[in-house]
Amino acid sequence: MHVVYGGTFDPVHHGHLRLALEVSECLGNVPVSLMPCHIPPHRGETGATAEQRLRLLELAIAGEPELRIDDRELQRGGASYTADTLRQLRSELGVDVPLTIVLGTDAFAGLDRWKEWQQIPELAHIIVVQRPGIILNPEGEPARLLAKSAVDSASALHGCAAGRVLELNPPWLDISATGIRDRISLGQSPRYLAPDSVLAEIQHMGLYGACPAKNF
Ligand SMILES: Nc1ncnc2c1ncn2[C@@H]1O[C@H](COP(=O)(O)OP(=O)(O)OP(=O)(O)O)[C@@H](O)[C@H]1O
Ligand SMILES: O=C(O)c1ccc[n+]([C@@H]2O[C@H](COP(=O)([O-])O)[C@@H](O)[C@H]2O)c1
Repeated sequence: MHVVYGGTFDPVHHGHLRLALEVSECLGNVPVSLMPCHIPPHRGETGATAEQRLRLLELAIAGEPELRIDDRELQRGGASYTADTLRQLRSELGVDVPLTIVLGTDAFAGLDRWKEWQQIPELAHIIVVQRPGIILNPEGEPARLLAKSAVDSASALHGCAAGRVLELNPPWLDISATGIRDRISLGQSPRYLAPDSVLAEIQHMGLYGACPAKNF
């Protein structure tokens, strides 16, 4: 089983890290690769550069054996379209290895606006993590995909290479990268929302308006 969890990670926080561990455990302690995007489609400019976001991810996962980083979208450059990434991964893994992407319901709800979105379930399984307050439009394409492809156990994802959708409902930590960036720019403390190593590096690099001379 190969699992990738894509995101902008601007910056990575405890919500992302906790979810990555929950997914790993639920699939039988398989490695989960956090995959930062280069230019995120469908959103404005990032607060930190791709290299800075990658550095923060490296610090965040240090010492955690099941968490990895896949920097292929940064290497590829340009806008990071998931269908392109999955085609590349599929050609490396071969047709038989189960491949799974992880999305929050907020991201899944907009799946039908993604480039070549219909190819995504042909290339991979999808784990959809329920985000409180986000309800899928029952008439929309993502809800239809869920109705058609839903499975109710992680073991079903091990049984074939792609095409199944598993909804998970682990505790959702109410943390967002936007909230962290906003706090920092307002001079408020972001402590306990992301690992100390990540916050120290944000401060060191003066990201999001942080003052390198003043401790969070
Ligand atoms: N608190 C959280 N817990 C679990 N997953 C999350 C959390 N926040 C975001 N995610 C999921 O992580 C993936 C990447 O999210 P992203 O990097 O955009 O983080 P974010 O905190 O939502 O950022 P922003 O506030 O900048 O939109 C998405 O699939 C998103 O649903
Ligand atoms: O392929 C697309 O068209 C596409 C559109 C929007 C988002 N994505 C991917 O979805 C993941 C989460 O994106 P975001 O903006 O919530 O951080 C990230 O890996 C993006 O590259 C992909």
